[in-house]
Amino acid sequence: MATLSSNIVDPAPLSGIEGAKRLAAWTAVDRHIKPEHKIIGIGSGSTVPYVVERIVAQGKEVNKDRVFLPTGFQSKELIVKGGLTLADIDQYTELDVTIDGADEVDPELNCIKGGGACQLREKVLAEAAETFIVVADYRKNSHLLGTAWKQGVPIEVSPFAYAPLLNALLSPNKLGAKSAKLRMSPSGGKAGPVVTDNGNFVIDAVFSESEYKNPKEILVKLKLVTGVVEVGLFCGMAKVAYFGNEDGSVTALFASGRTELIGKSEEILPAKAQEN
Ligand SMILES: O=C(CO)[C@H](O)[C@H](O)COP(=O)(O)O
Repeated sequence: MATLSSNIVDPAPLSGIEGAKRLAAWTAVDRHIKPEHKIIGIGSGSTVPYVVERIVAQGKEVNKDRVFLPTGFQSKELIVKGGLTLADIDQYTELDVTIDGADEVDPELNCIKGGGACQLREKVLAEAAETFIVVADYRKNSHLLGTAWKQGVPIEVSPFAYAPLLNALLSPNKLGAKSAKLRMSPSGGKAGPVVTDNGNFVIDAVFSESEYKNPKEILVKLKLVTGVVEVGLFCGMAKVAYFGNEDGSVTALFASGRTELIGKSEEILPAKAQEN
């Protein structure tokens, strides 16, 4: 590890998937977290630590009058451990920028999110932000939802309503999912279902290819079911999605439909970090 200044550390280079995640995250921070941005939403997942890493590397001076809103327990820890100022949506209802990961993104920037069961808070902070940016590795860049992320659309549901929702999902004449199951804690974790930061359960529901072509229709029909708290389909929300590629480049997909290939440039080298 090289030290760039007294408080900026240039982390060791990463390769493979982790390197791709970091490239996407750093590119997004360099392009969208500017000194004038003061209220920033931090998403959840394994790509987001690189977002925080890059924000911290911008230096104490620029970060001292910023606040950071977390989308869950994990991002709260990242903010606190990064020495950044934690805040909540009750205090700041309008954010400048939110950056978050995604499980899968289609060419129209519709996203499946909620692999980490944080989709409710993630969507609140995405919606409240002037700019919502997605960061991911190349595996998430997909031509059609449901092809790369096969475990289904995460649906946060009130525990009281999970059984009727599951039944409706599995009934061909109701919600007609191909499959649906209550997400359980992994072995070695708590016995029983995954419980979200909001005390709810998660059902993962797989839909047919024809349905994934219209993710907004899936979203609307699920949100009309009583007991559904939030659906991990983010449609028409992201301004840009950055995907780190295996070769060290980054693909940017814009909501306008434009695609940009960002080469291995100085733009994403650690030395570009702002020093105090
Ligand atoms: O939606 C999420 C959590 O609810 C995450 O953003 C999503 O699962 C992506 O995570 P990762 O960066 O680990 O691929």
